Amino acid sequence: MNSSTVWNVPEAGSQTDFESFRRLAQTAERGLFAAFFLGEGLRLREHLGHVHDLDVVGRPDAQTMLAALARVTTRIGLVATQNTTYNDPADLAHRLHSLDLISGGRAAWNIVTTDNEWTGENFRRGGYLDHADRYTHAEAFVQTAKRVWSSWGADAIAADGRAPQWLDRQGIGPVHHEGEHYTVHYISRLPRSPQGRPVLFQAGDSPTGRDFAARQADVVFSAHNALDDALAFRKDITERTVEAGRPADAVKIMPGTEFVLAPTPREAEEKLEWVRSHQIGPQQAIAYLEQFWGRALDGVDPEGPLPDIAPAVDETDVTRGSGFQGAKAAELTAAWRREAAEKGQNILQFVRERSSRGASRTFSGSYADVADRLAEYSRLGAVDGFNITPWLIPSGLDDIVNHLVPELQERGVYPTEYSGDTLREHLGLDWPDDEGAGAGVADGTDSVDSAGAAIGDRATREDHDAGRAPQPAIT
Ligand SMILES: Cc1cc2nc3c(=O)[nH]c(=O)nc-3n(C[C@H](O)[C@H](O)[C@H](O)COP(=O)(O)O)c2cc1C
Repeated sequence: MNSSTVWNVPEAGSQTDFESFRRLAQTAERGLFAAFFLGEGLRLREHLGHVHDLDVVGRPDAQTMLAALARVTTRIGLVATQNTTYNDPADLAHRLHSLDLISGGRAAWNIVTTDNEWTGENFRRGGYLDHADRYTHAEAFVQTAKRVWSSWGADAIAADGRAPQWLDRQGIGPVHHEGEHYTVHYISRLPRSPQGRPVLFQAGDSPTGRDFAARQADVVFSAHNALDDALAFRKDITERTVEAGRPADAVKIMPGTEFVLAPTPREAEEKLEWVRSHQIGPQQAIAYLEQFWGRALDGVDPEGPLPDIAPAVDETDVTRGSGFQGAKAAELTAAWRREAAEKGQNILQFVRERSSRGASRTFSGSYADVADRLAEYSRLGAVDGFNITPWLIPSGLDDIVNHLVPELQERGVYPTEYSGDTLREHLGLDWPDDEGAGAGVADGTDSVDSAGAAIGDRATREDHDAGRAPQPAIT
């Protein structure tokens, strides 16, 4: 659920009720999806000084929602996006660890850095983190969390009432981290999870962000889903992963995408037109341009050409949270005017193609045609799955699960059953080797003081390795 979800039609359900989430997650599980993923927005987007009233808003806290979903699902992974700027490592590690235990080893954390000042205004700390520090901060955070998760041995708590004591204190190790960003002296309050620790997703696309993922993440949630782009991104991440001293395939890649599907190509085209017209109506199209012009564009005809009006700002900066801040406004708007004129597009057509809801993020076509295209991604090894944004809540995954998944199964590129119980197993990830968690941008000194982690690692790694075949999947 995000700003591209269609809300202005009778079929649209609640964006906040548990029932919508339950329906989506259970549909995804019926379709053997590896995971159910929730993004995070810590502050409502704002446009020209006001809350962006065309957006779908309302995101219940991800960890709370996923804990509830853990009780109505049995296999599907549960991914919570959480930032490394406004949380504290031991505290967030404990909450994610709790989700991992509650769900029987199905939790994951999508690590985001969210360093902008206007989000910081929501918090006691304000925008205290310099942009350049976002990944040194994140690295120290994740290193500490990994130590917390691996600090208990597998046998640290009594198996039954015959043991002399409930807790074997030799089996748990305190975590010490002293660095520029954190000083943490902590003893974890929870035993090791069935999948070793939560799976780590990462979303952030700068070279520094990619290197961070290569060192620390299990999965990258990327924005690169067009085939050439996905292949180039795969090559880049693989090189960085090897450079970081990890196996070439240690980091899985899942770009975000949207599917608009129908039985025939013709019907899919009509459906796409319908979806786009509801995602980007006249008001949304004008609001989209206003972000870049930095001013209200009252009276501009959405069915006319892009306005020949100078932007009111040097740099685009108006819609906070849009992700488009900082472009050179005059050059960008002039280039867009030229592009739209060359293509003969009016504002609505231009924005529908150009915006993040637009063509590049969407697979549209008949079930069979889209399955063929996806099979090609699989054959070329371009991605390990997709992170799908349904354009309608709560029924937006139905046609994918009912019609696309069987086509993919017929082509042998999609699992026919869950091959394991934990998310780590669904994704074909190795048992976590967090002894290397300190590698990378050092924040200070780290240590974990007992044999506990090593004992736990060995004991449960064997269980894992004795287990099942990896399961690639579309998330
Ligand atoms: C595909 C993708 C998804 C993201 N999702 C979120 C999100 O849900 N919440 C959030 O606060 N930031 C999100 N981010 C922002 C990143 O965490 C990061 O702060 C931002 O991309 C700046 O880092 P970078 O310079 O490395 O790209 C996302 C980024 C990408 C590329």
